[in-house]
Amino acid sequence: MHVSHLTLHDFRSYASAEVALEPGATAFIGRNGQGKTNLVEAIDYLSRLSSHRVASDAPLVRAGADQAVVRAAVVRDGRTAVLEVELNPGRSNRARVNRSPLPRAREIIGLVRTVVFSPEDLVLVKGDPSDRRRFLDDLLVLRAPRLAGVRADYDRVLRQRNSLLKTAGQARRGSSSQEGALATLSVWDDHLTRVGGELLAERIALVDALRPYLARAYQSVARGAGRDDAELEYRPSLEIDGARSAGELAAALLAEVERRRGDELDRGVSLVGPHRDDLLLSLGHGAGAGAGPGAGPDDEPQAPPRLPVKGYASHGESWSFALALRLASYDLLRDDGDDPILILDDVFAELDTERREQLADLVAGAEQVLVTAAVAADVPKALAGVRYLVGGGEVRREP
Ligand SMILES: Nc1ncnc2c1ncn2[C@@H]1O[C@H](COP(=O)(O)OP(=O)(O)OP(=O)(O)O)[C@@H](O)[C@H]1O
Repeated sequence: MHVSHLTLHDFRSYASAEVALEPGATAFIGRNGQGKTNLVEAIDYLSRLSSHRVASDAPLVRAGADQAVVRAAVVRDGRTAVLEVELNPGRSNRARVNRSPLPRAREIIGLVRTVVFSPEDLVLVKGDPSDRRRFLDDLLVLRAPRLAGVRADYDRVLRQRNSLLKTAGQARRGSSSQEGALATLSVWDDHLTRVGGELLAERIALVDALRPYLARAYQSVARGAGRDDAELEYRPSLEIDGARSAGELAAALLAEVERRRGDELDRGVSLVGPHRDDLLLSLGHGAGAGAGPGAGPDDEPQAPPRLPVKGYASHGESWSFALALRLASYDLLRDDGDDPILILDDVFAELDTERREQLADLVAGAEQVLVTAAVAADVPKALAGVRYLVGGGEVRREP
């Protein structure tokens, strides 16, 4: 798929912008702070209704305006659809496809798919578990847009259950009756664990699907890496004993929630569920890696240990891992049968020449690649396609 036209109204720094786009590579070049990322961020927003740079919509609306509009003509299998989102911070966003309003804005998710590489990706490796959960959930929803509803339901149930836990915990500490709150709590336990079981099953299946793609992607971006160096493993907040189906996982969650009832009431928060999970990223170094810390004397000769990336990997390895996670996502989506739009936001300035060329070669075959760079010379030759100059609030195509 590719975007053939982008229209912005009051999005970020743009009062209005119209940009015609083509398949293949397009580079947006301009000095810092001129609005290059704002353009590609708009397309990414359309794909998932969230931005790779901020957690809320307010910063996406031009200062002084109260709503923003992003519209894109998206070409897929030769047919064009016009997708539009109206961002209304503090109120519901609206979405339209070919001018027809959708009942819920989130139904637009997945109609255009993007994979964004950006310097912010380092948080996938170095950041909190919430950054990695977000990575997984974004990818889940892009592959199966109906899961946007499951994700939203889980967040809503979690918020309501947490506020009930607080009330019930306060009643317990004040020795007043908590019977009513506890009865209601068990209803929310059922909701949380049912939706949580579904989300957990989907995440575990996604990690299994992503694993071989990640191993291959890491080997292609990290110089001298072995075939099995990069690994990822889903780390749930409870013992799941090989459970894989949504039903089995919901039952395991419910048993654990009941077991930890006292702790949850004391702390006033839900301590079990997909919102407490993490994705463990680890690196081995060459063939035979994998013994890990704690390997016994029988494991001689000792292989270099497999280590977590967070806290152990070098800066270059961390970067390669983050790039590999994005590349793996791209390859997985592509094998699902759709070529997502690749966005390389400011990444080339972070890489040395050899790795720039390597990454460019890996992505040059994508149907559409959008690149932003402050310095034109940073964009590798393999991606020298159409070029736009971005500056002074304008986006001008280079002749
Ligand atoms: N909501 C907003 N309203 C008005 N201006 C905004 C808003 N959000 C961001 N900006 C402005 O947009 C500019 C940043 O644009 P953008 O991030 O696209 O820059 P860039 O060209 O990609 O720069 P760099 O090369 O440094 O990454 C900043 O000057 C910022 O002040």
